[in-house]
Amino acid sequence: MNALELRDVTVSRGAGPVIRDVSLDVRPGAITALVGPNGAGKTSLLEAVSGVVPVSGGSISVDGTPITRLSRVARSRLGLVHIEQGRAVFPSLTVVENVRLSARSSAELDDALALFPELDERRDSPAELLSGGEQQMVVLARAFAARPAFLLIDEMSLGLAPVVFTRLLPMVQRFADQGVGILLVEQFTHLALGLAREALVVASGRVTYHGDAQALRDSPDTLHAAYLGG
Ligand SMILES: Nc1ncnc2c1ncn2[C@@H]1O[C@H](COP(=O)(O)OP(=O)(O)OP(=O)(O)O)[C@@H](O)[C@H]1O
Repeated sequence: MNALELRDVTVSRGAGPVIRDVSLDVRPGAITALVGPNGAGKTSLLEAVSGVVPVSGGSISVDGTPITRLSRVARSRLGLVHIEQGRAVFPSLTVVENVRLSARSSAELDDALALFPELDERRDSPAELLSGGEQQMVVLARAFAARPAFLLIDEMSLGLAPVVFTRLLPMVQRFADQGVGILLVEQFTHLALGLAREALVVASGRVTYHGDAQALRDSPDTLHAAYLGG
């Protein structure tokens, strides 16, 4: 099947498991939101998918290929791209130079930049002179230039005002419209649920809700209960 598939994934760090038995599918063109309280294990789960940390149980596959034992580089060759927390631009490189780092051709560079007309006038500015929101656009453009099949996005909104983050969301939707499957970890729960088709709530390492994102958004009681542990 064409999907990023997690089956009964358990991740251990330090004293013990921080993620237990998580199963989910991300299909091409779909956005799945992963929300939950601080320390629930969301970042650890994304890190296990991209290979930053090993899994201690369960399996992960991309389009039917098991990846659990592959290196980060091998996973990225299968189209798995991870945008980690913290807007990692190369500050002294220009916008174009930052995006070019992950493009294999000038066509890939142009396609990625074309998605972000907001960056047009800043193409030759060093990334360090850009606002936080613009830097996050550069990070997104660089991820897109790598032609991901599946994109893991961790707290893209960190340090951004909600109004700035709201401008970035349509760009995530555009990735999905082009067939990229997206697993979106986000602290602005309602904005993430508004974008996603499917949602999971993780609390204390366990899935406490797995279902329709809109239904969760429309039911504050369900959301509250899931955050408290289901
Ligand atoms: N490098 C590490 N070594 C040991 N424990 C860690 C490490 N990173 C995270 N943890 C622990 O793993 C648990 C899950 O943390 P994680 O960052 O995955 O959660 P999160 O849901 O992403 O939280 P937040 O929303 O605050 O980023 C926490 O108890 C945290 O203290």
